[in-house]
This record gives sequence, structure tokens and C-alpha cells, in this order.
Amino acid sequence: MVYTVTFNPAIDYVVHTGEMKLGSTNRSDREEMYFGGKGINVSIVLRELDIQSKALGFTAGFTGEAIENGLAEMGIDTDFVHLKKGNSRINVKIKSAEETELNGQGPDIDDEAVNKLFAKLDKLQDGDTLILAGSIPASLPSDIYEKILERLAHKNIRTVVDATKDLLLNVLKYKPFLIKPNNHELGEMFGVTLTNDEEIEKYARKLKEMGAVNVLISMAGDGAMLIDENGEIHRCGVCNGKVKNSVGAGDSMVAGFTAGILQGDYEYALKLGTAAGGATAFSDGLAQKEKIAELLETL
Ligand SMILES: Nc1ncnc2c1ncn2[C@@H]1O[C@H](COP(=O)(O)OP(=O)(O)O)[C@@H](O)[C@H]1O
Ligand SMILES: O=P(O)(O)OC[C@H]1O[C@](O)(COP(=O)(O)O)[C@@H](O)[C@@H]1O
Repeated sequence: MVYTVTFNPAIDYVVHTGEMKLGSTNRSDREEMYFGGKGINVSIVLRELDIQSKALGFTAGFTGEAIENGLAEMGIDTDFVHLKKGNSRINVKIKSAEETELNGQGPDIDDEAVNKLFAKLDKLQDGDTLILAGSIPASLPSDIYEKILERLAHKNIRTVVDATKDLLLNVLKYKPFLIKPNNHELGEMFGVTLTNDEEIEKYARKLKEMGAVNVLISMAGDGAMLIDENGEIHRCGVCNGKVKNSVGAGDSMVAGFTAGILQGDYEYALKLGTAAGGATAFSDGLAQKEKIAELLETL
């Protein structure tokens, strides 16, 4: 079974506007709402790839209820811990000439709620896959992902971690099966700006030396680089298409790669990840089955 964990689910409120003037009243041309947060996005795209997963994490208030209802309508299994106070966040994604994001903080998560999540995770079994993705609300310590992996370390669970900075660095000693920072996040982790493949490979290999089994570095329109468990490097470009929305492209790549590795080798997983990432970039919402299949054919 595949499980995703989203500590900070969100409603992604996507607003399209011709021109955006800071400090003025702007009117949008069109709006859309999606149920998001990184782990949830991974569950949604996995379903398009015929892989059923269970979405875990925390929800709160009326927005949390909307997220759960929306996922149920999509046929996605969920088992969220319900927080007693606050609301799940709304993340605003403004699409004008450029993409601007304003992501909410999210509700406070207390120890009792964290322990409820731990109890659910304790039921995972050998052979399961666990995907931890996204930021955590400010109320939680930055070693929370680490604590989860430590708790599960005695089981044979394939873990995928898509997070940034300390949240990611702290888990490397537990040898996650896959991590997927983008090239900017990779640079940030080491306090450097990475400008070419050689530099990206050098720092990706550092993450591998620090414990990650497979290191996948996504680079938006420049494709992706994988350093696989044997230390071999794979480089993939991107699919061709007109970019509509890059929110969730990284999560789609994680879903595609995870599905690919359950069905084939690393080359195939990288291609399926690339097709899924591209299918999201070329769609208004997240990648859909037909588009992923069409793009996969071109790789
Ligand atoms: N502009 C684009 N054109 C084609 N493919 C894209 C584009 N943006 C993203 N992708 C695909 O999605 C993958 C993940 O995107 P990226 O933006 O790097 O992730 P993140 O959202 O985590 O920053 C890329 O490696 C690529 O395959
Ligand atoms: O574009 P990405 O990296 O795939 O992630 C998109 C998702 O992440 C979010 O931007 C939230 O990110 P964080 O959890 O890191 O705050 C969601 O609003 C969105 O659904």
C-alpha cells in the first residue's frame, strides 16, 4: 500500500489576471480551486496512474472538510487527523505575466494530534511505500519528519521525502529511498547558487553521501537529473507543450517516479515522472491519465 502524508493540506486558489498592480485593487479574469498540499497532489496523480494510495495528515475547520469531501469525490482514500481549532490553509496562486504564490501558515498542530498520526503510521507494514511531502506548520519542530522515519526504521518501508532545508537534511541518516528537491532547493541547502549540470551533480551526490538512496533533482523547464542507488547518473529533458501552470509539477513528478519504480526500472521511472510533471505543467490543474500517456510516448 502507498501512503502519503500532508502535514499542511491546502485549498489552492488559482487566480488568473492580466495585469497585477501591487497596492491596487486588481480584478481577476478567472478563478479555480484545487485540493492541494504536496502529499495530496501526489495521491491525486497516483490515482491517475492507477495506483491507489491513502492520504494521511491533518485537516481543520471548514476548509479541511472541503478538502476531505473533494478527495472522497475523486475516489481517494483518506484518514486525516482532525484538528480541533483553526482551518486548513488557502494558498493563493496568482497567474499574471509571472506566477506569484502566497501560501498560508496553516493551523497549529498539538502533541495529541501528532500522536494520533504516529498511531496511524505505526500500522504500516513491510513493503509499504510512505511519501512525506511539503512544509509543516510553524507549530511543529523541524525534526518531525525525522521522528517519523526513526519510528519506522525497523520496518522495510520504501520512504520518499519531498521537503526542503532542515526538514529534508534531518532525514537523510534514515536513508530515504527517494528525495526530490528542485535545483534551487538543492542550492539553498548548501548555501550556493547552482548554474550548471556539473554543479548540480556535485551537490546531488553530497545528498547521496549523506544517506539518500536515490536523489532526483527537478529543474522545471530544464528537466531532471537522477543519481540512482548505484551512483549512476540519468538525465532527462522535458516534454514539449505550452505551459499553463507549474503548481504541482514537482508533486506529479514524485507520483510518476514512484509509480514507475513500482512497475519498471529507473529509466522508466524518470520518464514517467517527467511525463507526469509535464502533463501538470501543460494543464490548468494536475496531470490527467490521457495526457501523461500521450507525453510518455514522446520520451
Ligand atoms: N515548463 C515546463 N515544461 C515542461 N516540463 C516541465 C515544466 N515545468 C516542470 N516540468 C516538469 O515537471 C518536473 C518538476 O518540475 P519542477 O518545477 O522542477 O518541480 P517543483 O514544483 O518541485 O519545483 C520537471 O522536471 C519537468 O519534467
Ligand atoms: O509545485 P509543487 O512543489 O509540486 O507543490 C505544489 C503544492 O505545494 C504547495 O505550494 C504547498 O507547498 P508547501 O507545503 O511547501 O507550503 C501547495 O499549495 C501546492 O498544491
